[in-house]
Amino acid sequence: MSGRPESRNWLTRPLPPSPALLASCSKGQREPSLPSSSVLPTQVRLQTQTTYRGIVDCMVKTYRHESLLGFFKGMSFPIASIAVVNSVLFGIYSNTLLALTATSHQERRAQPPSYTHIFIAGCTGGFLQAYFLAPFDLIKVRLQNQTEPRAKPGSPPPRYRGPVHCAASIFQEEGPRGLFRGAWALTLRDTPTMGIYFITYECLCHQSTPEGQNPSSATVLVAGGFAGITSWVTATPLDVIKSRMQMAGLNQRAHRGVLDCIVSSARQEGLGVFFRGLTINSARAFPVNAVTFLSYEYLLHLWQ
Ligand SMILES: C[N+](C)(C)CCCC[C@H](N)C(=O)O
Repeated sequence: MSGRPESRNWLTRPLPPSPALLASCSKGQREPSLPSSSVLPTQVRLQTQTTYRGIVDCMVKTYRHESLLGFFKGMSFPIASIAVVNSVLFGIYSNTLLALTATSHQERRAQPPSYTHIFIAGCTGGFLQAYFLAPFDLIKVRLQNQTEPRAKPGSPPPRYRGPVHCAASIFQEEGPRGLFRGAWALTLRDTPTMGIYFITYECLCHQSTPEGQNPSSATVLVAGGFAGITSWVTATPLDVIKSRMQMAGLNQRAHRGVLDCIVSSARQEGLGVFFRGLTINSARAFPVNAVTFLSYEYLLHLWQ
């Protein structure tokens, strides 16, 4: 065989034992200061690692150590997954609302659904989409927590070489259930906050649109932006917990469950830990969700 061991396909090559897995086996031992989600690497690192003093410090260190590329780590996967996850979310939300109110999207302007129905439909969407989102989100969090600079000659390669390698490694080391690590925390995060998301959107649209008319594009953009901010503000505490649980088993001690993670994080780092990444989450939420709702309304309009 001409192939050296290093050149064997990474899918078939046995992975070296992970120091993280070994660490997670030694119960009760806390990793010294390790690097706990949204799409941005800065936010994930602030939530899971204790080495940064704040957003600016995290950004400066990321830039120094990893150059501009550090800011785009783990981004290709969430971008590819946004279409899938949003179609599931908005599809379930619309259909649940249809089942609850028996009015189509167009009739809804004349006969607006009650806020209870909107909340239930949003929670249903949040609950079900969480299972589609879980593996994508896990891979994003793991990739964004890698702080190694891009391959330099002589330096050890990063643990995960990309999203597919990351998925395969998790599957190999932690089994198929490993891909759903943190899914319960994700469901807890998204079920009520997706209800809040849709209620904020519908409420703001309703208030700034004359009776029976469709909201203008500007209204949709602003209402969507604020819906994003409100839901992220309420989701951030559980977002921190979710990210920490997703990192557990890799380089942090394994938590016994969501409650254990909440209690130990608060004990070790104080209550402020639940608001890590709040500013960056909210700043990102406005444009992202303004565009999301504008696309949703535009597509509904186009197809009806
Ligand atoms: C419910 N929660 C706050 C988690 C998300 C709400 C907005 C979801 C949107 N795709 C985004 O990424 O901003």
